[in-house]
Amino acid sequence: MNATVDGDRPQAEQTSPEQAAATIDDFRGEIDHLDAEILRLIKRRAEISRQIGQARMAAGGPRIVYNREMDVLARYRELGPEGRELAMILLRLGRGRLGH
Ligand SMILES: O=C(O)C(=O)C[C@]1(C(=O)O)C=C[C@@H](O)C=C1
Repeated sequence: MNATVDGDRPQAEQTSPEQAAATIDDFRGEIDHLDAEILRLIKRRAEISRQIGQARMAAGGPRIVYNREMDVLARYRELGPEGRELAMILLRLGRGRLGH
């Protein structure tokens, strides 16, 4: 049972190329769905962020609210350094520097 040629590593479950291809196809379908959803949410976030900015500036307020931005950065901290980059990009998208 689980014997290997060199005897010190358990053998991985054998999967046929067809089974592997089907599994990968399923996962890719889920990734495609998730990417579409993430894109939709990112666009919606940017739109809301722009609307807040416009409303605030129309009332004579600042374009940037640093404590709110710190909250957003903190929210993504659980993803590590990339989380910070992601949060910064989301904030930039709301300012209209990226995208359209
Ligand atoms: O929460 C706000 O007041 C916003 O304007 C939104 C938002 C954001 O995209 O999260 C954008 C700009 C501000 O500097 C802070 C946060």
